[in-house]
Amino acid sequence: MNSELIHRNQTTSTQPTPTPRGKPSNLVKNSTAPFRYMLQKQRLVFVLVGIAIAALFFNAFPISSPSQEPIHGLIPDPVLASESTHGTRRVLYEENPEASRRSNVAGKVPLGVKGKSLRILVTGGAGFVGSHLVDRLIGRGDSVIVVDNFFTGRKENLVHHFGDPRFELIRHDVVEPILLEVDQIYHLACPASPVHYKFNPVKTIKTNVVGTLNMLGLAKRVGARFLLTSTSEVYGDPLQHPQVETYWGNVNPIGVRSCYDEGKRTAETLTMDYHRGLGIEVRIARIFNTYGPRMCIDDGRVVSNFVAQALRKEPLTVYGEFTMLELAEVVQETIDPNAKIEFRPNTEDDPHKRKPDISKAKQLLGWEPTVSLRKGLPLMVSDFRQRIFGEQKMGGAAAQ
Ligand SMILES: O=c1ccn([C@@H]2O[C@H](COP(=O)(O)OP(=O)(O)O[C@H]3OC[C@@H](O)[C@H](O)[C@H]3O)[C@@H](O)[C@H]2O)c(=O)[nH]1
Repeated sequence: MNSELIHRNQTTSTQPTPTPRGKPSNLVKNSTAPFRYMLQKQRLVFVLVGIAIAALFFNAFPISSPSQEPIHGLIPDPVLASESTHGTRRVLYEENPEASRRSNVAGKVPLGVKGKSLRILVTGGAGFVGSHLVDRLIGRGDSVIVVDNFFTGRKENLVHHFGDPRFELIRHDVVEPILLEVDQIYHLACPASPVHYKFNPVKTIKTNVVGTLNMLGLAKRVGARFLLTSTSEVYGDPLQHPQVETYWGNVNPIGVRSCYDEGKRTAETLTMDYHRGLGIEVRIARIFNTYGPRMCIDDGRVVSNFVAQALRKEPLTVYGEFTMLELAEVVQETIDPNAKIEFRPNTEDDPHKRKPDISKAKQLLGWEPTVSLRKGLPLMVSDFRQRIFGEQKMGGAAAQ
């Protein structure tokens, strides 16, 4: 090759090979030689093309590092939610959403397509918790498919997304299989309040077992990451207080609540077996008693009951050993100081006390409640007020 570079190298050689244009001594002296060399024969163009090809290659096949996902590496540890908030949850992996996206898409989004949004399935997305999750996912730029049978979910919770091309809603019951091409699955579909899940217990356990199997099967087939929303009810009537994730619980397997308690425990088992046996990437979140706007008005759970009762001028029903008396008093303060309190016998198998130990969630996810009861309750009250009295208002009647 007739290259000046070769000549320069030859200056250090003990046995220089003569070349037709060999002038090594001049080249060493001339500090502009490398630039002249680059500019000759369109070499600069080739260098630039080379850089472009290398950049494309490394973009298309990024080197994944486990340190990108310190939290995910520790999952699947169950994560607890607190009983006193529905507020914004801070999750560390969201601080680096791009890293999170690239490292878990499992083939659904081509890895080289930078910034492409995820397609996410939310089962039970028309419900109270599900619809808030959908807001969050759409808000961060993802596409969402909601699957809901509307047993407890309501279209009204999602109506603000209708017409958005990134949003799709399918009326479907998860006990029947469905094939959807998605990157992630948030599996929330199941009635969560005791009055609803006890209404048809066989359907409840079927939803938890067959529905979860179907969604895990889908996750396996399309290579999606899977999250199961479990419940504090997996601890039954706990003998350990507060409850840590490693506690195995104290559940009555043949009681009136077991369709839900044991159903969710089985759903957790299936989730972990799909993870261990088939390598599905999974999460389990054990959600405690939660409240907020969009809850079913006649949901039957304690906060929604007290709020609806106080607004309707009915007595607040405190069951059992008066553990909810303090909550009833806060509801009185917030809505109606003259609201009456009525004591009723406890329902069967009602847990005596439950409280999550959230130290692990704090440490690993940076999550902790951010909305106090006295701040959160008014948000729910104004939502309930509007839904209970809204129609009367529109008809011109005095609502409150
Ligand atoms: O009107 C009421 C309703 C409920 N309660 C009491 O309030 C406490 C909480 O009961 P809820 O019916 O609100 O619900 P639970 O806490 O038993 O479970 C519910 O919330 C936690 C989730 O994990 C579960 O999925 C869900 O079933 C119980 O001690 C119950 O006896 C009342 O005192 N008055």
